[in-house]
Amino acid sequence: MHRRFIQQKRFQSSSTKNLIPIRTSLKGAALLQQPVLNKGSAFSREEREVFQVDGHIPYDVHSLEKQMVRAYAQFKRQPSNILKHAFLASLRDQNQVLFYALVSNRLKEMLPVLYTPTVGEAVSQYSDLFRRPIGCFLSLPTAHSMKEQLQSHANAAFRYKYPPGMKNHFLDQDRPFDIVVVTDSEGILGIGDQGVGGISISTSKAALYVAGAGVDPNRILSVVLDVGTDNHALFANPLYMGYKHVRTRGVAYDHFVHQFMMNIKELFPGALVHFEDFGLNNAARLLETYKPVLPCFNDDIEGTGAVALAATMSAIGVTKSNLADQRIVVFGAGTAGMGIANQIRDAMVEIDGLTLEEANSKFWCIDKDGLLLKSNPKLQGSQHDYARDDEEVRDWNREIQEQPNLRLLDVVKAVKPTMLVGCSTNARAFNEEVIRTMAEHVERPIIFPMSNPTSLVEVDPADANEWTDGRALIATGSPFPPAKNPITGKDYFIAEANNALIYPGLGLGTIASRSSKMSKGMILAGVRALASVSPALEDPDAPLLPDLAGVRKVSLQVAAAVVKQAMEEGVANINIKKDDDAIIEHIKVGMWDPVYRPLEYEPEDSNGYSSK
Ligand SMILES: NC(=O)c1ccc[n+]([C@@H]2O[C@H](COP(=O)([O-])OP(=O)(O)OC[C@H]3O[C@@H](n4cnc5c(N)ncnc54)[C@H](O)[C@@H]3O)[C@@H](O)[C@H]2O)c1
Ligand SMILES: O=C(O)C[C@H](O)C(=O)O
Ligand SMILES: [Mg+2]
Repeated sequence: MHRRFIQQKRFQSSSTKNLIPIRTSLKGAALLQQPVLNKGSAFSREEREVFQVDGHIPYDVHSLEKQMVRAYAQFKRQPSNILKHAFLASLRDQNQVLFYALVSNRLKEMLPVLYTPTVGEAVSQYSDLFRRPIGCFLSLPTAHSMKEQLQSHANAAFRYKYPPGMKNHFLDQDRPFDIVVVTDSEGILGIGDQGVGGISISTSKAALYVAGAGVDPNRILSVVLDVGTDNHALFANPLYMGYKHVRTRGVAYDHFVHQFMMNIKELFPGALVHFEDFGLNNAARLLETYKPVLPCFNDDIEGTGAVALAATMSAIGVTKSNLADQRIVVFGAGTAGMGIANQIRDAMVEIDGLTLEEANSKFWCIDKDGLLLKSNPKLQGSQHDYARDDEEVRDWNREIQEQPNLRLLDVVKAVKPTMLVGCSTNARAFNEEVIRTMAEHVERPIIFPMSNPTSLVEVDPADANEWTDGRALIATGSPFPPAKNPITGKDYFIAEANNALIYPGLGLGTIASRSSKMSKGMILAGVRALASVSPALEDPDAPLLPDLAGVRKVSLQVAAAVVKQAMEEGVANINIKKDDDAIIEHIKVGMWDPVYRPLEYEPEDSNGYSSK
């Protein structure tokens, strides 16, 4: 009765989309082994009979809620975070809906296990903990069949088959995947080259597209490009599962990446390529090369820049200043550091009307060899924009000039920054003297120690809070507990400025608009949307960003802003009204929710579940 009513509907709304039945010819054990369709104990009596599940599972029928209670209890029994992570990976392999329902319902607790910081351990211990491969492993020695390998993933991907005339998805296009998350594992978090284990950063980022933005998990492909590794510990491990060869560089590397990108363009036209944790020498270069060729995005450059800009906008709301008023020291002038500088610099131009040169002059960037100076022959890429005139530092005091390089403390003393950003992987580099010196000259120091995982943070927020008498406005890359304000005794909640707060929404907006690219304007629109929901807007003692646990709500706002901007720029490829409600409804209809949909038997289905 209910089903007939649904079948009669030709248009689905966001509230009815999950009632649309899925058709399949799989039965019995084969159905239970398909993680997308498997409901385990939640198969109804009727489904058990129709699909011959009776006999394969115990008698009692359990709801998704009850299944979550059991799965959560099992999760809690795992003795360490890395084993909890492994448990979640297995659950994802068995029952996709239950996995995402559990994670989405307890995002606050699950995120640090599924994602940063535990994902760092999962990556580095990949070969030891391996059970079953998830994702796509493209290895250099088998490059000759790369296209067939990708095609084989497309063939194996689950495709919903709906009753005739029904379609619930803006993503229901001809191409098999909407998002491809790819790493070459050279710069995983702050832990460097991790070889084939990098697949776990791709699968983890993919899981956050789902749990954090409702992207359909079956339309994301997670990839590792295994070109060898320079990590000696991996070579020494007899269980290492990747290509045991020194990391391939130069022309052969470029050729392999190019082959990959061209295959994606051909096989999955219009899909968004999300670059993750590429090494310093390749990240910006590849982004620049492929931006004009297909929709692509570098999470460490653009995602990190975006979340840091949103946190900065929130902070200057508290300090009642402008972006253009800031003096910003960036410590660690690599992929993320330069991404952040570029994003804030471009916003100074766009929002405050500064010239590019004026905006560049607001930054002092420090890398391994000290402050970046124009005379430094090793400057690369964006570093040139921010390198300071050697003249400038000649006036700095004698004590400074006696040292070969200008270090962080020297720069902080001379520049009196309003804002200090860490992307250096240099744990505890923001020491007491640095922080206290900074705090002498500015009422509300803005301090973003963004290195991950937790052990690499440039300063523990509790210390930064204490050394500034609770005046610091802090955001970190990994999750931290609240810090006590030493004066008022109140808890100060630390904003987690992890790109995970924004990349899911940016990606969702890009695919929901079927956009031909992810433009600067679309990213800035997403940043503004995120900044507009900052708790610090209402209360200056509140965190600078919304809690990462609320990312799904944030993603909808970010995605809506991205879609609107894409429509304004003429890069969107959808036919809806450019009004906020229509855009939100359009996105919601396409969002995947972790709920069991009714199943219908489809006898003539050729390969069990695919409509392709
Ligand atoms: N919060 C986030 O969302 C986020 C996003 C991306 C990266 N990160 C973190 O930022 C860190 C850097 O990542 P990346 O991708 O930019 O790496 P990267 O290798 O591209 O850049 C690191 C830079 O720091 C420099 N550096 C190393 N030691 C230094 C020292 N002692 N003093 C000054 N500079 C030093 C390196 O020379 C390099 O230029 C990592 O820990 C990563 O996890 C955080
Ligand atoms: O993965 C993260 O937690 C954020 C970021 O992409 C990083 O590389 O550190
Ligand atoms: Mg990263």
